[in-house]
Amino acid sequence: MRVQGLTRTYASDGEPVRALAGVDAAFLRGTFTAIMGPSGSGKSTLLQAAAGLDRPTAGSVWIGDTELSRLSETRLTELRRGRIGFVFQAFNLIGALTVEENILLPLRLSGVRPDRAWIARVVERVGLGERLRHRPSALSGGQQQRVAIARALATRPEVIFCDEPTGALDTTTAAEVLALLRGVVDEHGQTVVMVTHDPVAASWADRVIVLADGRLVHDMPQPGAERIAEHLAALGRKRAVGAR
Ligand SMILES: Nc1ncnc2c1ncn2[C@@H]1O[C@H](COP(=O)(O)OP(=O)(O)OP(=O)(O)O)[C@@H](O)[C@H]1O
Repeated sequence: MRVQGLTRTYASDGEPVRALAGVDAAFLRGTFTAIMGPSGSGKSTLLQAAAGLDRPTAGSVWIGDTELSRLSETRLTELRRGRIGFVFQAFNLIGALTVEENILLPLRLSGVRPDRAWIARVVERVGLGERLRHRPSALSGGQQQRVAIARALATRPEVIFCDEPTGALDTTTAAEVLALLRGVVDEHGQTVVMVTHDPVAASWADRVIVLADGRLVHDMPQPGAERIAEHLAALGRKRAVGAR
């Protein structure tokens, strides 16, 4: 997956807001990337555009050989359902459906017959075999996020985008969810792109990219939590000085 010259300007009542100001980045198959940066730096906007949930003002997004901006709404919806998985901070499971029905929902929506062997592997991977008939409300936060990850994996997507997947979880549960994401990258060759504010969460990734004011300002291979925290603190200081 790659983005080129990605620009997104939001028209608002006053001055237009430039959330992304020309971002170039490539995310190789089978890698785990964390996207970090101060609040308002454009992380969610980047994720939404890369996942085809939002159309950029300029620039392009490629998933393999497909350029998203060239697709009609119908084709874009098909691509999102089949080739992209999404995991949100708030789990976004359907309360009226069982765990199994939630996991199979993307396949049902695209009218695709589930690959039973793959689904069984996914369920085993997320460790929810005993819970398939439960409703999400009967599960802990960490278990619910594991269901959301299984749902994202159900279609065997080319890339999974995660927006603060551990933001609502305690440290131990967060580590379990991150270990799961790490496992799907290492063992299934999945590509994961994750927005996070947490340097410890980011340290599970192969690479950390940092945005500031809609631009990519750091691109670090396996920096470790301390170095990430130092970079973020330095950015915070720079912004504080700039705001004075
Ligand atoms: N729908 C919108 N309309 C207008 N401005 C928006 C909209 N969505 C985002 N923005 C603005 O675009 C900029 C980038 O927002 P974005 O949500 O991508 O940042 P972020 O890095 O994900 O922030 P956070 O860490 O707080 O979630 C911000 O200035 C934000 O106010």
